[in-house]
Amino acid sequence: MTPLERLFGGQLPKLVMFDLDGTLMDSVPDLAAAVDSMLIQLGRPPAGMARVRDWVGNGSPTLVRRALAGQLDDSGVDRAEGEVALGLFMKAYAGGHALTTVYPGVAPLLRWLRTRAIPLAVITNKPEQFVEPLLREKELGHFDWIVGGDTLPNQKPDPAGLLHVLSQAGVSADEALFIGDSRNDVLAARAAGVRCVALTYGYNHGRPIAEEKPDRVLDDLRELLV
Ligand SMILES: O=C(O)COP(=O)(O)O
Ligand SMILES: [Mg+2]
Repeated sequence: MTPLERLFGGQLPKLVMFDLDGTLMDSVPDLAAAVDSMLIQLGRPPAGMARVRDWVGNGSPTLVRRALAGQLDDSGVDRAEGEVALGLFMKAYAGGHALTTVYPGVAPLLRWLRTRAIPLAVITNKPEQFVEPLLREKELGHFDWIVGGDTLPNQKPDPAGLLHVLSQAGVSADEALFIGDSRNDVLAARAAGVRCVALTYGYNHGRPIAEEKPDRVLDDLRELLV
């Protein structure tokens, strides 16, 4: 029996939902390039990858506001300035994703799940317009449902995206798995009543993901299979 089946009392889950940034793909190099392009256009110094890595996870509007603030707390940022900056960021990020890479372990797990006809979803705080093109470009294959950060009124840590996919799939919460890398993923899964597996390699505002107490912490998605 695989660790994945062990997590479900010997059964396979009936639905597996994935976070995107920091879970399926290391997207920080392109996100940081777009953030820095925005900052430079506004006459500010670039932030660099290490800082952007700690700011990812609450969607692009928040990422941009954090970059303007130069810190995680974006409460002091002017609303209008945030919107101008978001426009610059979105344009720069739409320019390409050549630096984004798929983590090892992702393709083998997806193949294994698809072989068993388990429905798959992506639930990300990334703007929806970027998600499908990115999944296609990185050859991650078909996902049955995609929810972006602006698809529904509320994004993670709100469980709305997970509950939406559960209802579309006709699957109950205890038959589904959510796989993510940040506190927002663990909170959303918990609020939806869904088991949560979290990856150590992703982005969690600079804190170890184990502190958020997901059901399992993994260094590589292949650990679900062996
Ligand atoms: O765009 C973000 O802030 C991160 O998105 P994620 O939900 O895929 O980690
Ligand atoms: Mg993430």
